[in-house]
Amino acid sequence: MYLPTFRLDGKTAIVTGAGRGIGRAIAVGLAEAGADVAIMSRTESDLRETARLIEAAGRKACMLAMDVTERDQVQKAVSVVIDEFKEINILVNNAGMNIRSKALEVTDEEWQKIMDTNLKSAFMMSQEIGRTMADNKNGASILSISSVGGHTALRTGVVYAATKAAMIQMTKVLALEWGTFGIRVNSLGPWYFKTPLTEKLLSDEQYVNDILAVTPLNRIGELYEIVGPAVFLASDASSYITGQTLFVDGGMTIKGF
Ligand SMILES: NC(=O)C1=CN([C@@H]2O[C@H](COP(=O)(O)OP(=O)(O)OC[C@H]3O[C@@H](n4cnc5c(N)ncnc54)[C@H](O)[C@@H]3O)[C@@H](O)[C@H]2O)C=CC1
Ligand SMILES: C[C@H](O)[C@@H]1OC(=O)[C@H](O)[C@@H]1O
Repeated sequence: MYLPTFRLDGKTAIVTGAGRGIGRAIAVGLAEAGADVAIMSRTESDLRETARLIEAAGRKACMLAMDVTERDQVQKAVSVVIDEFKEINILVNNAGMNIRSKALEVTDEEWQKIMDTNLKSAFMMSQEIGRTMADNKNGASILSISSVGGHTALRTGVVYAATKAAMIQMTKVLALEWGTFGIRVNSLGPWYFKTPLTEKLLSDEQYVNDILAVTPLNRIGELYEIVGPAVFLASDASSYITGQTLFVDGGMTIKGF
């Protein structure tokens, strides 16, 4: 048989920022592929809806309202998930935010908040869960949600771009270090998808026209279109892929003239 499995039956996953947007879509998609899913975000009411969708897919949900920028909360949350699920096979570092200031106007507080939310949280989650994955040697997969903004210059903020570029490089170094434990580390680099993070921008017709002008597929992505690549990189269908960033971008990063 040549076709590897895209299924996640018997697997367990953690998704950060799963209260809405891309995180919710990926969390539910992992459940539809067979995984039990622990979901972390700040807003309990958002998490309850994601948990409902996971359970509607026939899988277990473990909800953790917390702040992924705080090490003690990350450690506590990971311990709760391991008590509940016994082991963790998949980690999706999705939580992120942006403050779209011009470089000359960025404040120290803005710098720290974006760095902590987008980059530090992903590293802390990877450290705390990587420890258990290394012990279990269970063919684990870590997936970070970067951005095309980590690869090509966007007008949406230098600090955000720096965090996403750092995520791409962190993916490579963790893949190098943790391959010996059988842990695969990859990232996804989305272009625009309509979520609460981008809703306001995508309601501006001129802005959308500017996006389409650099997007060969000439449309904004639909949330289900990020789920397939996420399940692929989480599953054994990508068992010989590590250290890579897969841009889910309608062709934006290859746009030339
Ligand atoms: N929507 C888009 O077009 C794109 C999004 N991305 C990335 O995808 C990821 C998800 O983005 P969206 O779903 O659009 O964002 P969103 O703003 O709709 O959702 C972000 C989620 O992260 C959670 N979160 C934020 N800070 C947190 C913290 N300190 N602790 C716990 N949870 C926290 C929020 O509560 C929310 O549930 C982000 O990393 C973003 O940078 C990348 C490229 C494009
Ligand atoms: C594509 C980017 O990751 C996305 O675009 C935005 O405006 C958001 O703030 C992100 O930077």
